[in-house]
Formats: sequence, C-alpha cells, structure tokens
Amino acid sequence: MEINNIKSQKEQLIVQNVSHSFGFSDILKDISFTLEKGKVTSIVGPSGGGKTTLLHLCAKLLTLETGKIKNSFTSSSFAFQEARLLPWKNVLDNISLGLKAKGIKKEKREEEAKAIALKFGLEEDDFYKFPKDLSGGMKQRVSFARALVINPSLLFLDEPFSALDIGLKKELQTLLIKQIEEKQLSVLFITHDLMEAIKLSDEILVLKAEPVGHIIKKFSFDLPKIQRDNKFVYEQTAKLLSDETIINTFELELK
Ligand SMILES: Nc1ncnc2c1ncn2[C@@H]1O[C@H](COP(=O)(O)OP(=O)(O)OP(=O)(O)O)[C@@H](O)[C@H]1O
Repeated sequence: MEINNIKSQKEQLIVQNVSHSFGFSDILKDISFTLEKGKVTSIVGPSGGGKTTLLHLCAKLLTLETGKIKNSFTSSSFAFQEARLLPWKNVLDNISLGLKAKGIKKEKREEEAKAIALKFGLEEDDFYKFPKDLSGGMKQRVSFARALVINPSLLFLDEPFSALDIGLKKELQTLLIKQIEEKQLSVLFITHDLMEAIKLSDEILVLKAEPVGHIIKKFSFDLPKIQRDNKFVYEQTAKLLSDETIINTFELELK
C-alpha cells in the first residue's frame, strides 16, 4: 500500500525551458511548469499563442526541439475540440479502441464501453450507431468516454467543450470533475475560456503570444472544484480581468 502511495506521488509532468519554432517562426519560448497527480493545469491565452503546440509537445504529438519534458504518468489519453471518431466504427467500437489496444477481450471491452457510454449520457439505442448518425454533442460524449475508458492517469484536453451548448458543457464538466476527484486524474487543459479554466483548474498558465508565446502569469486556486459555484467563478473572473497583465494579454478594451 505504501509502495503504491510513493509511486503515485511521483507521477508528474515536468516541462522545463521548452521553446519551439516552425521553420523560421518562433512559437514558444522558455516554457516551464509542473503538473502533479490529481491536479488540473490550464493553459489560456489568445488565439495563435501556441497553446495547442505546447499541448502537442507535452503529449509527444510533436517532436521536442529545445528544453525538457518528463512525463512519469503511467498512461495518458486525449480529447479534442472535434471528436475525431473513426467513421467506420460504431459508438461502442469507437469507445473501446484504447481497450482493444491494451489487448482486452471483446466481451469485457463491450461491457466497459457500455458502462461508460451510459455514464456519459448516451443511450442503449445509440450503441450501434455510426458517427455520421450522431449529433455534435453525442460525438463529444463518445470522445470523452473513449478517452476515459482506459482509466488514464493523465488526460490532454484541447478545447473539448468549446463547440458544445451550455447545458452539455456543464454536464460534461461535472462528469470530468468527478473523474478528477474519484480517480486522481491529472489534466492538461487548453482553453480560450477564462471562466471554464477557473472552474476546472488548480493552476492557470496565461500564455501571451507577443513577441513569442511565453507564460506571462500563473494563478492557483485552492477551493475544491466541486465547491466552485457561479459566484466563485464570476468573482475570480472579475479579479483576473482586472489584472493588467491579463488585460494586455487578451488586448481587452476597458470602457
Ligand atoms: N504544423 C505547423 N506548421 C507551421 N506553423 C504552425 C503549425 N502548427 C501551428 N502553427 C502556427 O503556430 C502558431 C501557434 O499555433 P497554435 O495552434 O499552437 O496556437 P493556439 O494558441 O492553440 O491557437 P488557437 O487558440 O487558435 O487554437 C500559429 O501561428 C500557427 O499558425
């Protein structure tokens, strides 16, 4: 038991002095932060600031050129703004892709995929539908179920809520918070949405694009996510939006 505790404490993502360029364009400069087990770190900033590039470097979807990234989490998965489902596979088969890759038998795969599909608000009638017959919201439910069915210790999220209506956004955020609390899930989360970041994060890194993407400020929040009501989110948002660095980063106009 104790050995497990020691092992789990060591799970972290350490990003040290990471810079990145595409050709002659410098995109990121000297980025450093650490994501601990059970924590959520959000990267917020204006469009084009290099948020997705940073996430891709952390997830090894891009080759690291400068700096160090050490990921000691035991497993990871992804969910993106678009659900990216395989069009030739039905809902259950899409959800259980990661289980298949782990060598889990078909019967067990289906059982686990069905359980998580129901948890994420899909219905039995949806199980054998193909992506072309699903709404955008249903596709995103499948995408979340697929990412979480393998019980990852680290989840990479790139604006997964941005195309959803407000009700579904809230529902999926609540389900995600539950997973974070129950399973000590860690999340690296990209968003444009400051309120969303305040609701979900332990730490927010603000990325400024000019002249090259760099972290201009870090904010931490201690209140348990489950206790963050609208009042907390609005108050914290107002506080952050009155910070001069945030005003400059987002080029907000004060009237
Ligand atoms: N594969 C690539 N090759 C060349 N340039 C790229 C590539 N990927 C991204 N870029 C450029 O890098 C910059 C940062 O892009 P990135 O997608 O990381 O920003 P972002 O902050 O995630 O933006 P958004 O919020 O709009 O998604 C942009 O100018 C983009 O055009």
